[in-house]
Amino acid sequence: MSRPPLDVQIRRIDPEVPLPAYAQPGDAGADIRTTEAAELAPGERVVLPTGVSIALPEGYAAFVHPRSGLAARCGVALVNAPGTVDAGYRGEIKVIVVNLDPHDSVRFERFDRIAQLVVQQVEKVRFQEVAELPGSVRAEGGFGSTGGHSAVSGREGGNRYASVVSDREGQ
Ligand SMILES: O=c1ccn([C@H]2C[C@H](O)[C@@H](COP(=O)(O)OP(=O)(O)OP(=O)(O)O)O2)c(=O)[nH]1
Ligand SMILES: [Mg+2]
Repeated sequence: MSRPPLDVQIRRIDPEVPLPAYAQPGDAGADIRTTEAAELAPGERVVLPTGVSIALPEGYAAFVHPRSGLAARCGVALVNAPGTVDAGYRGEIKVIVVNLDPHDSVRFERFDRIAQLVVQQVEKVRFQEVAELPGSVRAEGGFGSTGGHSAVSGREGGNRYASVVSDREGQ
């Protein structure tokens, strides 16, 4: 038996916007819509309003995921995918869209479905500082350590990636 759905309070900021909805019964994501029309040139990004705000129970978060159809057909991605909507956030949910197509503009009409909201339970952790972490098979291997990245091998020899990683250390 599947669990009953979680009730989540939602407020319409735009009175005409259809509520987020699952397109099919087994879907993980409920489609959300833009309340503003927009046209994005190649490479352009925009923050689109969805006309809704929600109140998630403590211990949950909603993740703003891209729609694969828009990605495959038009090259549309979410800059921060997946966006995180915190349980305490009461503002309008927004979607940061980018047109990754190198040639064509993409146009959204009012109430087009632009993303999908996946609601999940999330753990709250207490970070406990230690001098040494327990061992593991992977140890410190990452960033392609298991191989199979021939598609990006041209960049692996350069130092661009290494400097990006080291810039972030200590922050
Ligand atoms: O795609 C997104 C991502 C975030 N948010 C809203 C809900 C979230 O709770 C809030 C803050 O998001 P996040 O923590 O990712 O952004 P931040 O840059 O860390 O901002 P803040 O300092 O407000 O936490 O913005 C959205 O509406 N859409
Ligand atoms: Mg934050």
